[in-house]
Amino acid sequence: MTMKNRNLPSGTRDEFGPRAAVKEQITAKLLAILKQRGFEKLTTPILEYADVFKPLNLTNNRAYQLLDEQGEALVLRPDLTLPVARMLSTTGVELPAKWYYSGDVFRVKKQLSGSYNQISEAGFELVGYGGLKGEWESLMIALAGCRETGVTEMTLELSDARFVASVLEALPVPTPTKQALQQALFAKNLTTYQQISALLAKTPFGPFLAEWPWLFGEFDDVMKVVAKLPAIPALTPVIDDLKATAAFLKQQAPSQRVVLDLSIPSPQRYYTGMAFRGYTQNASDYLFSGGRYDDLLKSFQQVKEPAVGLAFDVDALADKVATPATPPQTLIYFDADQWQLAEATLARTPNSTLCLADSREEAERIAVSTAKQLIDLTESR
Ligand SMILES: N[C@@H](Cc1c[nH]c[nH+]1)C(=O)O
Repeated sequence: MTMKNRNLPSGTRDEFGPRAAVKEQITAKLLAILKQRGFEKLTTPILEYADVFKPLNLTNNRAYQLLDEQGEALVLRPDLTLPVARMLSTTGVELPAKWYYSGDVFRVKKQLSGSYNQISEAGFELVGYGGLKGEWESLMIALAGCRETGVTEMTLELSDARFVASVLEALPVPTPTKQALQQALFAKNLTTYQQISALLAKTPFGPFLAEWPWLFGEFDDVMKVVAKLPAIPALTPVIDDLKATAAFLKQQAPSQRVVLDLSIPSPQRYYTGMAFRGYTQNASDYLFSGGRYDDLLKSFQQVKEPAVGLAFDVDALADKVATPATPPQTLIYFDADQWQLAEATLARTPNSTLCLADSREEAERIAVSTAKQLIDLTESR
């Protein structure tokens, strides 16, 4: 076996310098927004029992596994929403509640995929709110978060977990056929999709089914295709919510581009309603992702509790945001017995740092190589 003591596990990285600074700044700005809106901080462990993450779609989010001292299966958390649900079911916190958090999640990605396995998130959960105000507060925070961290161009993508399910439910075919159609739709397997949908070509669903695999794009264009569907009672509230949300966004953020995708699986398997993601051109990772999950609490306890939340991907935001120019630092050189004076100088000199070198020559060398200005307190003795 070769020693790996100088290597990093695949998909991980060390962060220092401008990138570390930018991520810290972004996180601070996001958390400030959440604090300012009255959310409370919640911290959960990085390690959890594997069972906590059962409701996740594990093909996309395979977790790092390890064993505790009893041989029980633990994982490094691949998601931050499930720990919140787990915590709410075991601690008698008063609902409704607004929680915010920040921390890293760990997901095993395909080797050589170029993506990282440790992602820094900052997010929130609104628990106990069943109405559209929950979605809208989430969207307002998503927009504020992007704006305040300096993202200049972002497309907001809306979807709804209820849409595909309600349409399939209404189709006059047996359940296995519905399942096969859904699978072909999600996999964009057009040959299979067309074979199955051909069975329904002569029904009132025909015109809609012919366009369903391409049902994404500008909000109004997608809604025109949805209008070709025959009346499906279960779909009315879904369409009404989406339309009301698009109108809300038009009012709150008139220049925000909003697209709608009704041909995809929900971003998380635990979503039960509207979902939202933000993306930018030429980037594969979403800047934020969130949605409503009214049934998740039920998988931890007997009581159902409506909830909606969202997480920002701090790494994706850091990739997008320009690295701010750092003003040059001042280096304070002093003798060890001048510590008090050095401390006072440090306190009143913005952007300064103590020079811990033992000689003036060494101090000068550091100042030159790091482009810092030098203050020498030993000169005035
Ligand atoms: N945990 C979700 C985001 C989210 C937070 N709350 C609801 N959804 C994700 O990582 O995609």
